[in-house]
Amino acid sequence: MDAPPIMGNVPGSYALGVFRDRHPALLRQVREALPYTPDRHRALDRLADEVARDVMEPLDPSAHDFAAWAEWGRGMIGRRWVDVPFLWAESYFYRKLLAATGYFEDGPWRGIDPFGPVKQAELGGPEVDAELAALDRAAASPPGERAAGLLLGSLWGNRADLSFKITQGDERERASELVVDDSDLLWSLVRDRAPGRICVLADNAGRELLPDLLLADHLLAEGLATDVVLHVKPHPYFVSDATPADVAACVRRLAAAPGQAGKAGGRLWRAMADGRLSPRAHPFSCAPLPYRDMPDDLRAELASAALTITKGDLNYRRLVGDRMWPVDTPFPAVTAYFPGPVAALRTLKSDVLTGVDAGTAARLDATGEPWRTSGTHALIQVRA
Ligand SMILES: O=P(O)(O)OC[C@@]1(O)O[C@H](CO)[C@@H](O)[C@@H]1O
Repeated sequence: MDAPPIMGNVPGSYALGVFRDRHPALLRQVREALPYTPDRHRALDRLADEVARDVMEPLDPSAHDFAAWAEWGRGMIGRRWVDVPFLWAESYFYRKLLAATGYFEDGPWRGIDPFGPVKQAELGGPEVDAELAALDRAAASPPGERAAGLLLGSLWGNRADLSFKITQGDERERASELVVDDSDLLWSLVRDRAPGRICVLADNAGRELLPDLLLADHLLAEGLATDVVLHVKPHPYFVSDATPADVAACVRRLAAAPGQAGKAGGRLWRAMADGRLSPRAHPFSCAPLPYRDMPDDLRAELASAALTITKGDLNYRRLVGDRMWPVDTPFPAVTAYFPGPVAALRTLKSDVLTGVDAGTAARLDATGEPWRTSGTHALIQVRA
């Protein structure tokens, strides 16, 4: 069972817009975010040119991961960005962006997150204060309602995706309806297997990672999880994807907050210290491949989990394969390869979709709104 991979070379497609509009805009944004030196400006010029000429050039042979990309990119390098699978080409763009900013090279820019300034601005912003203060009001709610609120907070936190805001703005309305809501199944799975390990394949830092951490705190504090393993990216990726530095920044932000948020932050700090909350930065988390191709060590870790929760659009693309599935293709069928129970929490920001009944899709199509790509709709899907 397979469907054609999503490619950027389809006129009018969402993916084509990413290559034509988002990547050039992102290059401009990165250039302005930090006081880069002439060598970095020249490298960013070269990448902008490569994007404009629409031919993917190889990495420098001295790059630490040159061999890995040569292998992953067999038959792809040298072609047009839009003529290879969208998932692959987009991932390669972010790798090349780090090359241009000197992230992996000896020199003053090594390890400097080119997206650091936008991430820091978001984390320090007033919206975060307001979102954290809401926890004080929720504290008085019945436990079931509070848990449901934390799950929805983590789900809708996925709208806070800084790469998406580059071309979409921030005016999207939150739809009242989830296109799939398997949350009852999710909670019954967690309870039936409690206390077990919960793995979270995290997505964005800041306003998404904070509610993810609050959900992790709930699972630990309620005895629903023995431990939570939080998979983040080993290096900056897709603008706002969380790295270990972002985990540390978010736990610090929580711990410094007043009220319930601060209490959760204190518990999370202790959970980090005693190993009940473990960040991981597996190299595969930044690979341009679907989870079906995960390496054995990652497979073994996810197999040890009572449940793996994948966050966000990109993880969903990697989970089901970034393919043009008929929308009613069953989610359990496309995730059957996954080494254990898996739940996807995702706002819809790209074309791939499974497990939605054809009637719902037809009704939403009839609105004429780009509901599959605009981040206004969301889903909670579970394979037990
Ligand atoms: O994984 P996330 O943060 O939810 O979304 C990442 C994203 O914005 O980037 C891609 C386009 O650049 C799309 O797959 C998706 O919309």
